[in-house]
Formats: sequence, C-alpha cells, structure tokens
Amino acid sequence: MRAVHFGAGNIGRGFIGPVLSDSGYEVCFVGRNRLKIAQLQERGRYPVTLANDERDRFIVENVTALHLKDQEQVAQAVAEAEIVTTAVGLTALKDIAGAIAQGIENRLNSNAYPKPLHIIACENGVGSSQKLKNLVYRHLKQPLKGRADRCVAFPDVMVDRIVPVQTHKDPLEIVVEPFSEWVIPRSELIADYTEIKGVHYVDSLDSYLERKLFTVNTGHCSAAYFGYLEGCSSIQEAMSDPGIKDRVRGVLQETGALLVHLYGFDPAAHDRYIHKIMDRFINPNFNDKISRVARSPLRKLSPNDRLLRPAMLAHELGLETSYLVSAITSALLYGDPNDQEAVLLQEEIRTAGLSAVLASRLGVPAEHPLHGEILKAYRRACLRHPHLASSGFESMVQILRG
Ligand SMILES: NC(=O)C1=CN([C@@H]2O[C@H](COP(=O)(O)OP(=O)(O)OC[C@H]3O[C@@H](n4cnc5c(N)ncnc54)[C@H](O)[C@@H]3O)[C@@H](O)[C@H]2O)C=CC1
Ligand SMILES: O=P(O)(O)OC[C@H]1O[C@](O)(CO)[C@@H](O)[C@@H]1O
Repeated sequence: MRAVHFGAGNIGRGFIGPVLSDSGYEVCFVGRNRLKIAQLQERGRYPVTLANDERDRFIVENVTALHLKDQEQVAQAVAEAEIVTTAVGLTALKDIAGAIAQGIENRLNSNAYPKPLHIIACENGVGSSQKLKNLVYRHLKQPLKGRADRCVAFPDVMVDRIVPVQTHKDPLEIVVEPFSEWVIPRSELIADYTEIKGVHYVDSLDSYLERKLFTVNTGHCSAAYFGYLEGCSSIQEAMSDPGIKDRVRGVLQETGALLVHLYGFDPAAHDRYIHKIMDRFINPNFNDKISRVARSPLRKLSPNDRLLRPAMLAHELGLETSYLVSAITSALLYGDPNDQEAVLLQEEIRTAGLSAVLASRLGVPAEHPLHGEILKAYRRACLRHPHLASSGFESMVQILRG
C-alpha cells in the first residue's frame, strides 16, 4: 500500500507519517526542503522522540520522498497511491492542488475503472479537505470532474498533536508530544477504504472538530497572543504566569459554554477536557515558541477560524464573550516582524484603520455589537502596552491618548 504525504514538516513527519507507516503504508513525502528530501530518500527511515519524562523513541520505517518540483514523478505517485494526505498549511493548499490534480488525471486516464482514492487535508481548520477539493477541481477539465466524483473522496478530518518547531542537528529528527488523535468520519469514505490503525472513526465529525478547534487551538493561540503582549517567548513561559493562565482558562470556559450548548457535552466532562488541554500546553518537556503558535494571525482571525467563529456564535446565543474579545484584541496587536501576516495585519490597521479591518478581515461589521467591544478593548490594550509603540504603534497610541 502506498501513501503520498505533502509536507515533510512537523505534523507530516511527527504525526501523519508515523501513523501511516505503522499501518503498513510505504509513505512517500512530497516536500520543498532539498536537504530533508535527500535524507528521506537516502535513509528510508527517521527517528521520532516523545516529549515525555522517559523520552521514548521509535523509528518510522518504509519512507521515501520526492521534491514538489519533480512534477511528473509526484503526479505518478498520486496516480498510484491508496491515500494522499497533506500538512502544508491551509494557505499553501493552493500550491499543491495542481500536482494532485495532475495525479488524478493520470489515474483516471490510465484506467477506465480506477481504484478509489482518499485525499485528506490534515490542516487545522473547518472543511480543509473540501477546500483542497475545490482547489484541485479548478485544475481538472469538466469530464474528469464527473469521473473524479465517483472514485476520489476528500473527507474532512480532525488531527490533534502538538509538534513544536524542531532544532536538532539531524534534519529528520522530530520531538512530539505523546498525545495524538486523528478523527475521520465514516460517512465521507468511499468503497474499498482500508482502515488506518490508530485512527478514530466516527459517524459525524463536527463535534470532534469544533471541540478541538475551539479548545486546543483557541486556547493555545490565546496563550500565545497574551504571552506576546507580556514579552514571553514560549508558551511554557506564558502559561507559568498565573494571570495569563487565568485568562486562557477564561477563554476556554467561554468556548466551553458554547460547545456544551451546541453539542450537549456533559459540562463536568468538558471541564476535565479543558484541564487536560491546558496541561498539554504546559508540557515542560519541550519549548513551544510563541512565534509558532501565534503564526499567521490573519488566518487565525478569519471569520471561520478559532477566534471569531466561537466569539460570533457565542454572542448570537447570548453567551459571555469578554475573554474571547480580549484574545481577539491581543491577536490584533501581534506584530512579529518575521511573520508576513502579522506585518500585513499591522500595515492594514495603520493604513485602513482598525474598524475597516474588523469589517473586511474579521467579518465583524460596524453595526455588530462585538465591533464596538473589540474597538474599546483594543484601545485599552494599546494604552496598557506602550512597548508596542516601538514597532510602529507610536502614532496610534498618541491618537488614542488624545
Ligand atoms: N504542528 C502542529 O502541532 C500541528 C499542525 N497542524 C497543521 O498541520 C499543517 C502543517 O503544520 P506544521 O507541520 O506545524 O508546519 P511546518 O511548517 O512544520 O510544515 C509545513 C510543511 O509544508 C511545506 N510547505 C509550506 N508551504 C508550502 C507550499 N506553499 N508548497 C508546498 N509545500 C509547502 C513546508 O515546506 C513544510 O515542510 C498546518 O495546517 C497546521 O495547522 C495540525 C495539528 C498540529
Ligand atoms: O498550525 P496553526 O493553525 O498555525 O496553529 C498552531 C496550532 O497547531 C497545534 O500545534 C496543533 O493543533 C496547536 O497546538 C496550535 O494551536
């Protein structure tokens, strides 16, 4: 059995690769980093270490690799695979869609009755595989789309494992948290699907996906944005500040009330879930950089993502949102000069004004009550954090003072 995985990065090597390999797949990584690709080709295996006290270690066997630029080989690998997975980042899906489409075309053209193919985007977000499908279909000619509909499935999934940025001498070495969960809805699978060992199959994905997105991802990025404002460099440092930890808990209690309302979770069980997730953030066996967890604030602030979606839904239901508003406000102040989206966000706020950004980027129109609340909270946060003035906020802080 052959799997093709796009993205030889942290979640690819640290989670998807090991699960597929353990399930008997030969895993072909498709990536951009020449050194990693060459090493994967040469060694055919790599080590994974668990960030637990014992530092348990295992080897992922039966792997190979291709460079994304080797278009013909990549398309052929997709054409022959049983499963294709991705972990490249939501915004990068458009850059691999053409290669996947070419693979589907080869597969359909070489066989009148091609075997079914499952293509799974293991990216954080709602409807990631459907997004990938739309991008792939833009490259397919009309008659092929109809045939692809019959034998290619794009199931949306939930993946959960914290894999921080890696800083080892060996470019393939990877340290991951011990916990992991991969959930796939049975209803989105087509014929002849071979179950992957270790995957949790469910009837419906929504509750699993939103519980994870609004708890692990909302809580984690809140810790990162709160920590950034206080000058922390890692999540571990941020979570050791009792004030930040309380605010993260406040955010998760708000999303928790929403999730309990939406999905009927038992409140006490959900409270235990929150507790467990906060313990995962604190894991002392690695150092998770704020810059990783806070990365791409425009994506994280988009209407369907981990901050705005729960805030808007909670507001609609008349639930409390003040901690979520404070997390959104902190994200709006994220100004890491090495993060392209943070730079663009700050530039847009400076040039168009916060109110316009709230309406156009975050989907919170001027007449929405949360619009005014975010503006107010933002003004208060600017005044509390004058150190941000050095990164271009000076004039704004002056205006706000005036
Ligand atoms: N790291 C984590 O703990 C988790 C990450 N995820 C999701 O997995 C995805 C990947 O995240 P990480 O592995 O952490 O990131 P990463 O940066 O370690 O890996 C991403 C990989 O995709 C490749 N890539 C990036 N842009 C590309 C492009 N335009 N074309 C082709 N390849 C490209 C990179 O070369 C890299 O190998 C993201 O969607 C993330 O939200 C999901 C759960 C956990
Ligand atoms: O990968 P993204 O969406 O930028 O966000 C990083 C997130 O990924 C995770 O590592 C796993 O979902 C979270 O810990 C973190 O919130």
